[in-house]
Amino acid sequence: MSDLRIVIAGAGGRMGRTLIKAISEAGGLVLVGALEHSGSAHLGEDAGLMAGLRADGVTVESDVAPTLNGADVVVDFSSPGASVRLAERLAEAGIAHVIGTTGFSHADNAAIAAAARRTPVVKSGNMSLGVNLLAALTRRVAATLDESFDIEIVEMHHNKKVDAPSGTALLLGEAAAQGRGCELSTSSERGRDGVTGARKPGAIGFASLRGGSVVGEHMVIFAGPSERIELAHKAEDRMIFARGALAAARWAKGREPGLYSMADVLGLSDF
Ligand SMILES: NC(=O)C1=CN([C@@H]2O[C@H](COP(=O)(O)OP(=O)(O)OC[C@H]3O[C@@H](n4cnc5c(N)ncnc54)[C@H](OP(=O)(O)O)[C@@H]3O)[C@@H](O)[C@H]2O)C=CC1
Ligand SMILES: O=C(O)C1=N[C@H](C(=O)O)C[C@H](O)C1
Repeated sequence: MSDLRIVIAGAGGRMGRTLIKAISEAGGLVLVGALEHSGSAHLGEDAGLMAGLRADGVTVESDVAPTLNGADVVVDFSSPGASVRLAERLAEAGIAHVIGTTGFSHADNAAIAAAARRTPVVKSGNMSLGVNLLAALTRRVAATLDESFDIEIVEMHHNKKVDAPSGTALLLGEAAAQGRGCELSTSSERGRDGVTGARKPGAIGFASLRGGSVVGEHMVIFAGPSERIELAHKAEDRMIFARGALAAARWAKGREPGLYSMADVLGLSDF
């Protein structure tokens, strides 16, 4: 069988470089393109050298059309605007899209869902096995407990992260809301400050910490009368996200158009 031909979008970033390394370590995958924005300092660099490996002959480009030529899947950890534009291009070209980018607006999510009617898209705020298992557990615990247990989601990330709450925190919030049978959009409580009044019964709260080089830590707290359950995940290396994204790329090739999640890829949808 021929190798899966992968383009990385956001190639010069923390995740882009980790993905280039992960592809070089995996079997059956080949890097055929590396995309960055037109002002990037990485343009013209060899992607392998940029990732701290040997030269691989793939040059970092900003021109999307020629880079997509012959690609099977684009694995995209860039920025919300870039991912939405790329989703539209990939829908036209019928190329599968794996989206790890976070920080999307409602309008961005709608545009990606529209693109997914024409090509397979796997989108997740967290590509790791551990976090997706945590989401499945969160849904089950939330379905078991009643509103006397307050749900709070706490996350911590490195000091370069630009969006909050993290995509993972929102994914966990959606899982909690599904389990409880409510809508996250009307239940979430974010950014408490000042005299906020007592906690609203049934709210799902979010708190974001930023500092140092923390890769990503998430905790879902179910705080009840006189007892508390805490479910947590700590990412120690970005390689867990990269390996998950590459598993999604293998899974996506040849699928029917649709918007898929990592739960679909990992077979956790009915967990
Ligand atoms: N789903 C998951 O499992 C994970 C998701 N993420 C998410 O992935 C995204 C990237 O994270 P990270 O790698 O840490 O961030 P970085 O800022 O290190 O990387 C993003 C890269 O994308 C580049 N970029 C910006 N605009 C474009 C564009 N138009 N075309 C191509 N490239 C572009 C940036 O360039 P420049 O720096 O010059 O702006 C940068 O090189 C974030 O949204 C993050 O939250 C991260 C880890 C795991
Ligand atoms: O920006 C990051 O670094 C990460 N972003 C994702 C998120 O927003 O949840 C996933 C991971 O936690 C790292």
